[in-house]
Amino acid sequence: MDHPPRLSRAARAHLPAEAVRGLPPEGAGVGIVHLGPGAFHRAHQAVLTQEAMAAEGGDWSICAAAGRGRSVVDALRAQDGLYTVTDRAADGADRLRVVGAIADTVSARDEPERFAVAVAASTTHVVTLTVTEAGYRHDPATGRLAPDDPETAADAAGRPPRTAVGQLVRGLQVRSRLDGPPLTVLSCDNLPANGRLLRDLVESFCALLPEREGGPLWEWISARTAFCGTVVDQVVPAAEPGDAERVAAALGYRDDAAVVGEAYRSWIIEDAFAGPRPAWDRVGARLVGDLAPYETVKLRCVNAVHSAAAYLGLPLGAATVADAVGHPVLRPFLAALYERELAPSAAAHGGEPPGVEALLGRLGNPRLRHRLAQIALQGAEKLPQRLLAPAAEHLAAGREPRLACLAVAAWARLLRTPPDERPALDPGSERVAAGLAAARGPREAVDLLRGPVPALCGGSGRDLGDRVADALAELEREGVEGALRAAAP
Ligand SMILES: NC(=O)c1ccc[n+]([C@@H]2O[C@H](COP(=O)([O-])OP(=O)(O)OC[C@H]3O[C@@H](n4cnc5c(N)ncnc54)[C@H](O)[C@@H]3O)[C@@H](O)[C@H]2O)c1
Ligand SMILES: O=P(O)(O)OC[C@@H](O)[C@@H](O)[C@H](O)[C@H](O)CO
Repeated sequence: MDHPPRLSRAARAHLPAEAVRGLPPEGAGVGIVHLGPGAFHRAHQAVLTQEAMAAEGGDWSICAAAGRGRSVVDALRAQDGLYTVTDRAADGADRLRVVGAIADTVSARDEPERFAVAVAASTTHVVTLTVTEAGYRHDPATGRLAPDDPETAADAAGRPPRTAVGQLVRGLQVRSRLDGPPLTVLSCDNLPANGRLLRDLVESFCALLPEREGGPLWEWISARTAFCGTVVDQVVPAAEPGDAERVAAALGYRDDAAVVGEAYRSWIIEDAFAGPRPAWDRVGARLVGDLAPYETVKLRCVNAVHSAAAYLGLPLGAATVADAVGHPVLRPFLAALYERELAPSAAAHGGEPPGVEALLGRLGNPRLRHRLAQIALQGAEKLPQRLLAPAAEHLAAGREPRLACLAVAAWARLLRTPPDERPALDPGSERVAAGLAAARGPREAVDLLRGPVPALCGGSGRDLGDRVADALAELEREGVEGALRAAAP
């Protein structure tokens, strides 16, 4: 089809019944503002929200707010908020559905007042975020906003806000002026204690405001806003060229906001809402009192295996997670890392890690092109909770975290690789890379990563940094394949 029309409300009547089953009725009001409507939000929370509205009704449509760019907003606006999600199972089945949970869009960067008004609306009961780990602009060691961050400082000085926390606080400020009803804020990023973290960041942002403004504002926010943690799980790779055309071939309409993800979706939410919420619990989400056991399984099992696959797979020529998990030398290493070090560490925190074959089977879904270069981004923000924390606990218990150290060393090795011989990394990692290139060793890299990771020392007095340095030397000496074979024959 040469020029298929764009998906739109007018197209709805012409779409196959199974693709539009469950679309919310037109006119369902907005009850949620979501900051960061990337691929993950569109495939996960928006789908579950649509299902919750189908199960129980309610004005729970989403106002999707892009914090930095506006390409998603423009794509969604051109399609009346409609887009498609393809659930792609490893066994060959695809389920394509049209999602209509997004009823409004706003560019928080270009239309800051409209964004703040959306957060402040008395009909908004929940604000959710997926802005990536780096989007929190925090110092992991303190759990507060990174000191001396010029972007945060500029937001606090009163420019139209550009950081996620600055944008959220501006919205809360307008809500406080209207003395709006209680609000629940849910962080859906892969960060430890993400609800508590976001609360602390909002508090530290208020502390940067002039005292007569920031003090009363925080007092109002802390009394009227619940910051609940969540643990989200679904593999949703970045869109691929050709996705829009694939949808056009299936539906006869082009979709420039199409997303593809695995069929598995999990959402665990801390049950401390300040007000009403969608019936997410009726469509598979779990509301729990204590998130910690779920969080350790997610970060130390799923995400840690992803990061290890990325840093060790890229130098082996793997491009996707499926390539890495299917690699004859890397797969046994990942299995051993998981079974010997990662899963036991999550179990020690009360988690119930999946079996190794189930996990590798899921992540290795050969029908998803989940690029390792995407996962390799923001390593400085990701590795402490994924690999260093379990390794430190292993060490403190008198065991050698050899495999986790090899994975962290592979990150340091990637950063030491000349930029034209490795994928482009994010600015945070490039800063660490520059430090390493300036002859700082992996010990310093581990110090930079440490963040809140406690107890880096083992009984021998040689700490995790020493071990990562040893592992890096081994990688250089033996090559990646040789080191992996030696560690997990
Ligand atoms: N994609 C997945 O499989 C998946 C699974 C579980 C959790 N997540 C979480 O969701 C996050 C986003 O994933 P995605 O697939 O939607 O990515 P994406 O690249 O499609 O979207 C990222 C969103 O975050 C915003 N963003 C990026 N950097 C930012 C910054 N520094 N400040 C403010 N906003 C910023 C972008 O504007 C965009 O809206 C991940 O980082 C992770 O924390 C993703
Ligand atoms: O940017 P990240 O590393 O937080 O996310 C990359 C992948 O690990 C992530 O996308 C996983 O697919 C996801 O966390 C699985 O639930």
